[in-house]
Amino acid sequence: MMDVSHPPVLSPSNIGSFAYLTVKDRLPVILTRVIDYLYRERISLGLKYGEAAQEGCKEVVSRLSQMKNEMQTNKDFQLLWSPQPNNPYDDSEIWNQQFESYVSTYGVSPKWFAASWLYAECYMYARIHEALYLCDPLRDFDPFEEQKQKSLVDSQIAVEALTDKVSSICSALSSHTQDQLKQHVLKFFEVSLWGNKCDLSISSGGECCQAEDVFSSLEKLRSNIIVNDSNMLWQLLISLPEDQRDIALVLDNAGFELISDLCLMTILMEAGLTTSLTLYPKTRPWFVSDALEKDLRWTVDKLRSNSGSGGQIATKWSSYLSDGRWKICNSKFWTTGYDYAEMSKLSPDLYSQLSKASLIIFKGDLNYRKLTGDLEWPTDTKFEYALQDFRPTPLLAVRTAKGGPVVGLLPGQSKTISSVDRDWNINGDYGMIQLCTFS
Ligand SMILES: O=P(O)(O)OC[C@H]1O[C@](O)(CO)[C@@H](O)[C@@H]1O
Ligand SMILES: [Mn+2]
Repeated sequence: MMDVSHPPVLSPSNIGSFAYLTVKDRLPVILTRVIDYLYRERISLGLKYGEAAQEGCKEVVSRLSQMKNEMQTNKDFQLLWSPQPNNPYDDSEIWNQQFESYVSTYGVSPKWFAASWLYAECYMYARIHEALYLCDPLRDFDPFEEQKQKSLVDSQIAVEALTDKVSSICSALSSHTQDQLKQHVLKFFEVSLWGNKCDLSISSGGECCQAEDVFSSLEKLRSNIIVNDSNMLWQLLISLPEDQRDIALVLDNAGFELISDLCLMTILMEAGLTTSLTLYPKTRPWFVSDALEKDLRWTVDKLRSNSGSGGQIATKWSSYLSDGRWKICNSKFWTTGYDYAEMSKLSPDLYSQLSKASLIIFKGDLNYRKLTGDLEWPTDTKFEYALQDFRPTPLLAVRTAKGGPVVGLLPGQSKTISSVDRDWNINGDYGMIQLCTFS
């Protein structure tokens, strides 16, 4: 274990902090939306999943209302129902173990406003899933699916602009100089970065889409990239040996962000900078907009049915998936309440699988929180230091800052940014393309 002294963890016990406001205001709104949605749709869900689902909706509503009350009155967390025999991604044991270890460390049960922010927020999604899972006909129901699908449909113009661009770059690849290729690739990393600006949990499940062509704003947005390791990233990509160009992509949100990620990966594949890709989605409905395997497959199919560049590119994605150059790998570790410094202990198989990649790309704010332990690091802490015991292989974080820690800034940089924008670390307007090679 590295010798790392730890700052405190971000916590909702800190009244007025973003963590506090999330648990006090944002999470109850997300829960209320799920409750209202299930109650409103109970008849149509009954028609779709059978009569028992209609009654089931009422049970789920009652469980979720109970949880909302527990949250708002700062009650103890509960153990999760365990084991869940038909759930291949049953992680209730890990959740209950985290509960027990909290009790043995602090001598009391975790509570909504006393546990860490990361633990509390992740726990809410585990409980939403459990509430559905306990109702047989609704066990695989995703209450956020409609929103995720709508956010993609509403982003159609931006998606078309993106796929047109990918298609024109790919068809001219052989005529590009290395410098031109570099410019294209790095721009697509930026598109994937800004694709993360919008997620459905920051808007408490309200509407969120990418309405405009993001490509035309890249230049203007570049000064908002507060850590930009793009040049180092390019050096790393071009120096990979030909038989070791395997990328692991830890996905974040469905919708425009997912399309931007897959477009980036398409350029890397077509340019030969990547030869194989493993995609890691979530295994339960998560932080409203996070992509599950079925969202990923739906996205590919949906785009494939488009005429024009979108259809062509999604057809490429299907063939990558069917010939095995792209793999989808599910792991239950992503939806536990643990940060990534715990991965080698709690999920050694996942850790060793990730360690074999040439580069792991972590998308989004929550992944960044889990990479850095969600601790109150001073902003000029070295990224490698904040990763603590998580050192699998070179890794890249691509995230807009939406409340989690920010590390790797220059001394004084955060002060300068704050003087321009007080909310810079929560509003998603500032981004990071941050590499750690552990060298
Ligand atoms: O989809 P992302 O980028 O991981 O963001 C998830 C959101 O949830 C949070 O982690 C907490 O609500 C925010 O920090 C962030 O806005
Ligand atoms: Mn997300």
